[in-house]
Amino acid sequence: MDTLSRLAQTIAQRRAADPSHSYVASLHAKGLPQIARKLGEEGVEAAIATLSGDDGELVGEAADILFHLLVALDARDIDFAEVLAELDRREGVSGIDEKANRSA
Ligand SMILES: N=c1c2ncn([C@@H]3O[C@H](COP(=O)(O)OP(=O)(O)OP(=O)(O)O)[C@@H](O)[C@H]3O)c2ncn1[C@@H]1O[C@H](COP(=O)(O)O)[C@@H](O)[C@H]1O
Repeated sequence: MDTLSRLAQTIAQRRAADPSHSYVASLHAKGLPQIARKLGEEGVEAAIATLSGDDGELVGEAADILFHLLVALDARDIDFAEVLAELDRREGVSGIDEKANRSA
């Protein structure tokens, strides 16, 4: 199993843990709006690091956003495998064709 799929499993398991011992559980205890807020924050930080950060900073921000995205998917009961399947589906479709399909 790849790293992200393993992390998604860990996140699902930690959801019910004690919030004082688990960051994932502490996010859940604060609720979906806080999970969405953290995801947005990490997205902005990753965008800033893309423009002005060094390589190490962008790597760290990329890890943060992937982690918080997995927490958000789990909070909405969306299996990470569904996202991978969507990416697989898009793999054979040209980006331009895909864009035209979406706006049709
Ligand atoms: N990959 C991560 C991971 N990446 C980032 N973070 C946490 O995400 C937070 C990042 O938020 P910020 O940088 O904004 O820091 P902060 O100010 O402390 O955060 P807030 O108080 O604002 O929420 C930090 O507290 C990091 O520790 C993570 N916490 C956990 N994991 C993984 O999730 C697993 C389960 O974690 P627990 O739920 O803690 O057991 C762990 O084994 C890890 O593999």
